[in-house]
Amino acid sequence: MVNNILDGKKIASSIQSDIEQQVKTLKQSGVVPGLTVIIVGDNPASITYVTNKKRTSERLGMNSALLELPESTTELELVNKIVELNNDPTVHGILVQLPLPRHIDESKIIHAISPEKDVDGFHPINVGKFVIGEESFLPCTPYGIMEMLHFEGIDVAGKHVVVVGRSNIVGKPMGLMMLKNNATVTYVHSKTVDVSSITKQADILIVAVGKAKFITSEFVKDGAIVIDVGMNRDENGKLCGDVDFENVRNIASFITPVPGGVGPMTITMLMKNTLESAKKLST
Ligand SMILES: Nc1nc(=O)c2c([nH]1)NC[C@@H]1CN(c3ccc(C(=O)N[C@@H](CCC(=O)O)C(=O)O)cc3)C=[N+]21
Repeated sequence: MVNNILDGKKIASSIQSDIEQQVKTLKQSGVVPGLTVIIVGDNPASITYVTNKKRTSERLGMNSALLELPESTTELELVNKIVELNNDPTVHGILVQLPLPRHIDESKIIHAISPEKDVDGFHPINVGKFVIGEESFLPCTPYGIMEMLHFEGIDVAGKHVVVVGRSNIVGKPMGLMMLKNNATVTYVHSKTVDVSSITKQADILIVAVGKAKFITSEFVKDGAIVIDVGMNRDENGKLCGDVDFENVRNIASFITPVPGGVGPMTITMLMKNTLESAKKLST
């Protein structure tokens, strides 16, 4: 069988080597990139992810802190913590792991993070800048997907990109990034009539809906590039994406696996944003 797998893990590791070098260089001028990740509560999946982020940033030579706050933390306590980090010159990136407990207003928390340290690219200032084409932090998952395609020499200009899902952190910015790179973009979502008739037109299909194996071969055009953002558990508790991988890989020209696809690219872009933030804030 042909190897049509887009190996996010391999690409991530290559980009990380480059980041590691740049961290070394920056350190020679006395600046160590610092990332602080805050997690509230003890959702096991979230803890795995944030531990991963901490490990990666340490491996690349950055300063890394993981703040584990109890489920009972109030909105005000969390905001105060963020303000403290906003004012800490050794911290260049702040990430508050989502989702937050229900008693905390996510939007309020995102607003509290200094846009200059918002390495997730979720603050409205960064979102607004991005939409009108000004320089800003880009949200890590769609950014990672763009970098992965770029690394593989895939040009999106003129391609029909169909994005399944319209969340603020993945789907919506994904479509806008594709648009900026001259793709023709269609969004498909929960209210779309006849989803498969539209996804079947995609040259590049990007799926971020959080439904295990939602996309089967009936949704995909022969030779399409399929990018799977999903992180689900299947009926056996095994990690799987939003795409039925074994079924779709036979007709796709390229496909990302889960795990080992988009996930490692997301973490890598977080590192890249933190490095860039350290460079900017130290000059
Ligand atoms: N403020 C905020 N920023 C985020 O970027 C953010 C967040 N909140 N909340 C949760 C989601 C999820 N997310 C993942 C990143 C990498 C992997 C990843 O590397 N996954 C590995 C597998 C990990 C495993 O084995 O469980 C892979 O796909 O190969 C997964 C999930 C970032 N998120």
